[in-house]
Amino acid sequence: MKQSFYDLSYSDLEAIINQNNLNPSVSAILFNWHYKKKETTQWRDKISKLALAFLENSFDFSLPEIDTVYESKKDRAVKFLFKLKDNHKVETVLIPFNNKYSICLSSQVGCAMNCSFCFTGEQGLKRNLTTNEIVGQFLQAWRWLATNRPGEERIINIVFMGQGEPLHNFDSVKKACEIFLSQHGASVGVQKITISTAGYIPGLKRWSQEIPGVNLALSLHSPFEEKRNELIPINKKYPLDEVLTYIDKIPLNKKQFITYEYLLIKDFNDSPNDAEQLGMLLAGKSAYINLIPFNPYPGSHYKRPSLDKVEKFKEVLDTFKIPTLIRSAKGDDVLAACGQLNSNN
Ligand SMILES: C[S@@+](CC[C@H](N)C(=O)[O-])C[C@H]1O[C@@H](n2cnc3c(N)ncnc32)[C@H](O)[C@@H]1O
Ligand code: SF4
Repeated sequence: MKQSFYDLSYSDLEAIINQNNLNPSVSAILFNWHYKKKETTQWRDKISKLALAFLENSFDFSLPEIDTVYESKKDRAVKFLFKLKDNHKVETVLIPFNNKYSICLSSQVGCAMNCSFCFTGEQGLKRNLTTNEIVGQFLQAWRWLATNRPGEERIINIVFMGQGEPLHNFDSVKKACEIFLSQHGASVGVQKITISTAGYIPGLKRWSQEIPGVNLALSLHSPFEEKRNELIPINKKYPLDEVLTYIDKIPLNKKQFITYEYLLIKDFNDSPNDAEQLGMLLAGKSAYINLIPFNPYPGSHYKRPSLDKVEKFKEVLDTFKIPTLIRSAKGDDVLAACGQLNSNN
C-alpha cells in the first residue's frame, strides 16, 4: 500500500525529494498547493513529468471520504461524519464565529478514557487516527466551506477537542501540528492550535518537550479528587494534584496561558463551594477558565444547570480575578457540541 502524502511533514518531503534527486522546488510547490491553496489537482501541472510520475507511484493522495454533513439550523455549526478506509467513522465540527470558524478535530476513533459524561467515551477506543486522517479532516472541511459557503472558508483556530484523547495519540497529533504550522503550507500560528487533555501525564510530558508553543487545555471539571475520579477515571492513575504540579513547572512564554475547562453538571459540581475551591486552586496561575454547561446526548444521565446557576458560578470565579468564559453550546441541535460526538453507527 502506498504511503499517504498527508502523513509527510515538510522536512519528510524534502528528504524524499533530495534522496530521489528531484528538483528541490517540488517540496515547496506541493505544500503550497495542498495546504495554502488547498487545491488537489493543479499542482500536477506545476512540476516535471519525472517528479509527477515519482510522486504518483510513491504516494496516495486520497482524503477521508465525507459520509454525512449535518448543518445546524441554529447557529451555522457544521458536523462532518467521515468514513475512513477501514470503514471506521469519525466526526469533525466547524464552530462558527462571525464569518470565521474554529475546527474541532478528532484524534482517535472513540476514546479509551471512559469519562462518565461523554458520548465519545461510551464508544470505547477503536483505534488511533493517523496523521493523514487528522490533516484530512481539516482539508475536507475547508473544501466543503469553499464549495458550500464561498467566502467563508476561513478556519482560524484548530482545537483537538473532538473524539479522542489527543495526548494518547501523540505521534500522529504532533506530526499533524507540524504540517499545520509549516510556513510552506497552511502556516497556522502556533497560538491558534489547542490540544485538550483529560490529564494524561505521559502525553503532557511529551507536549511540553516536543510542541511546547501549542496551547494546552486541561479538562479539570472538579477541584476535588474524589469527584474528579467519578467523572474522569484516569484521575485515579494521574490525580489532579500531580497533573497541576506538572503543568505548573512548565515554562510558558509571556503570551501563553493554560485553559482550564470546567464542565458544569447540575447538582454535582456547580455549587458556590465548588467555584470557591476551583478559584483557590487556580488563582495566581496563567490561567483562563472555560465553563462548559453539560451537553446532553442520547442516554445521558447528567443534567445541565440553569443559566442563572452558571452565571453565579462565574461570579465567584470573578472574585479570584481569573478570566472566565461561558462556552456556548454551538451545534447542539445536531449533536455537534462538546462531548456529543459518537461515530458508533
Ligand atoms: C470531547 S473532549 C476531547 C479532548 C480530550 N479528550 C479532553 O477530554 O479534554 C473535549 C471537551 O469536551 C468536554 N466534554 C465531554 N463531554 C461533554 C458533555 N457531555 N458536555 C459538555 N462538555 C463535554 C470534555 O470534558 C473536554 O473538556
Ligand atoms: S471527555 Fe475526552 S478523554 Fe473523556 S472520554 Fe470524552 S474524549 Fe475521551
